Amino acid sequence: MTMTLRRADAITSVSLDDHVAAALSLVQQTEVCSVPLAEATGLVLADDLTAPGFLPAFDNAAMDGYAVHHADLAGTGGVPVHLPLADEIAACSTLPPPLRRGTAAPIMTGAPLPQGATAVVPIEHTLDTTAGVELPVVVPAGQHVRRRGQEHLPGDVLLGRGRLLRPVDLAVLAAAGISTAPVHRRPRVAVLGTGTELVAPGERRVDGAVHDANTTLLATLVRTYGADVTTLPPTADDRPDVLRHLVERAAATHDLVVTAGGVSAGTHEVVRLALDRRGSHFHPVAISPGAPQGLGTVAGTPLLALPGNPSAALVSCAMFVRPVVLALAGRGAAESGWTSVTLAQSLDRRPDRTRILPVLLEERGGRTLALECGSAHRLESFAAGEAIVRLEPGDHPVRAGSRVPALRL
Ligand SMILES: Nc1nc2c(c(=O)[nH]1)N[C@H]1C(S)=C(S)[C@@H](COP(=O)(O)OP(=O)(O)OC[C@H]3O[C@@H](n4cnc5c(N)ncnc54)[C@H](O)[C@@H]3O)O[C@H]1N2
Ligand code: MOO
Repeated sequence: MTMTLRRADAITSVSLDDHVAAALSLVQQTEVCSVPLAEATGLVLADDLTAPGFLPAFDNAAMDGYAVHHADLAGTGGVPVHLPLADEIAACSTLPPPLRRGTAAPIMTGAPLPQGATAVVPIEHTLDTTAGVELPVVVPAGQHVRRRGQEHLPGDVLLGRGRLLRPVDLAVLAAAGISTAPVHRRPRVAVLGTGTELVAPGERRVDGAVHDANTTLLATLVRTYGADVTTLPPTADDRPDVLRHLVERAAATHDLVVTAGGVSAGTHEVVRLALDRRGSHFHPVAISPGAPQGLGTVAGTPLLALPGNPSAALVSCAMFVRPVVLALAGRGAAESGWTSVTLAQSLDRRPDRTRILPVLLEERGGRTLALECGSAHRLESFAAGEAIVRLEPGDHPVRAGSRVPALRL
């Protein structure tokens, strides 16, 4: 008996989450290196960093004014006190002489508090007199004094391993006297478009040709994930040999190679022809848009082969390239960037695949509402929106008011 099988029946698609897991299984975090603070924003700390000393390193004035012993101002029956002046203390790198009881030392913000002083009186609460300075009657001990070690003590953990370094974190390290940070090296990603029809933006387009949107799209998007990106010139559809050579060369010097186009079911699928069953495999993933995908390694370097339709390339980049780049950089799953939003309208699902849709976000009544903003097969819909939402496979629409995962683009 002869059995006919429609080709589509022979190809089982992989779930979105399984494809992400397979991609992540190829990843090893980049090695640890020490970088100057100025270059560490957006990198992940590879070790706990502890304070080498006290901060502040010495007691100092929190206000411009007068350093006093608080007890010298008390017990005058409500009459303001007049004290003679001691030498002025400015912020400098030497310690001032001790304060003699019964005197007030003019002091500047940040200057070391002289030994024997217990408080600082702000200048605007004082009056100059011929004999010195008139001071208020009651000043609590410790007023406007920043105590040694009140921010941190030697050995305190300043920042924990795994932290994504932000400018404020780097300032914390600088304030503690630390000049470099041990981080996972910024991942290096090579991006390569494909298609004989492609011409560069700015170049004259002849009939049948298409301006290359994916190289710009993928390079700029992947940079926002914190990677250094190299773009390679698009490869023609009839040159799998050239593509293989380019990908192998890129794999030797990058942590990830991303291609776009040439993965579906035609006869000129250059990426597929060059790489299928040479460390990579190609299959549909249960996602729309972005179903045709390839995945594997080239000389040990992970490769993600995305579909060529620009909206499918965009969705694939957000769903697959992004987690891989974050994992390479040592960033934990907790920082996935996905949040939950409320649907402002009912949205149809697909029974067999996850739908990814561009949406507008609107803050209303303490909730973030998601509003559909056009077809997911048009790049411009994503430009009109601010985020994508993920609708799991199902037979019935997801109702208005339901919460769904969203990722800002
Ligand atoms: N028989 C089937 N055909 C197709 C299937 C399928 O399952 N069976 N899947 C469709 C889906 S879904 C997509 S997405 C595309 C993906 O195809 P490829 O990855 O092979 O991409 P290409 O054929 O190279 O290009 C598709 C489309 O995108 C344009 N393109 C490609 N690169 C760029 C670029 N850099 N800038 C702008 N536009 C680009 C290209 O000109 C084509 O129009 O396959 C479907 N077909
Ligand atoms: O992935 Mo493709 O769904 O046609 O754009």
